[in-house]
Amino acid sequence: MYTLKTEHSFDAAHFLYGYEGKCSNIHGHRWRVVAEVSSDELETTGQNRGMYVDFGDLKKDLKEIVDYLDHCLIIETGSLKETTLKALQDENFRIIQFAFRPTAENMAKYFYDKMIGRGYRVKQITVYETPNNAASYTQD
Ligand SMILES: Nc1nc2c(c(=O)[nH]1)N=C([C@H](O)[C@H](O)COP(=O)(O)OP(=O)(O)OP(=O)(O)O)CN2
Ligand SMILES: [Zn+2]
Repeated sequence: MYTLKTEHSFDAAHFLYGYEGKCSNIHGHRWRVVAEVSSDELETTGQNRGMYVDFGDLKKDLKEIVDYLDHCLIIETGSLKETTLKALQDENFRIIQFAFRPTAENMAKYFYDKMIGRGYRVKQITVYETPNNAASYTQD
């Protein structure tokens, strides 16, 4: 089994709705997303001979997915009053709503699904919220 690893980071704010503690406040992270994709086989001909996928293509795909969330406020749907949400949107703040609580765990699953959607055999996605704290999503 061959495993390729690449990573990309983005800056975004979030808060944990219903959390008792400092993380219920809006705060920012430089989120670091590490993607690992794997294959039993390598290309046997052409430009990609000896590769599963060109690192350039892998990096580009992850970057596109990650950049969508750069410099936005990530919220869980229903976690802000309608009037608050509208006021923020009226100010043209970029707000991305998810049906899930934006924890590192759920964000790892989000990126996993996005990379699967691009045709990768994804081994693991790890999302670092801080340099010390990360969550990974792997499918058995
Ligand atoms: N299992 C999880 N626990 C927590 C999550 C999470 O996503 N999964 N998230 C948070 C908060 O978002 C918070 O930003 C992280 O809190 P904390 O680790 O306390 O952050 P620090 O800034 O103190 O980071 P250090 O690198 O540890 O100094 C809370 N829990
Ligand atoms: Zn946080």
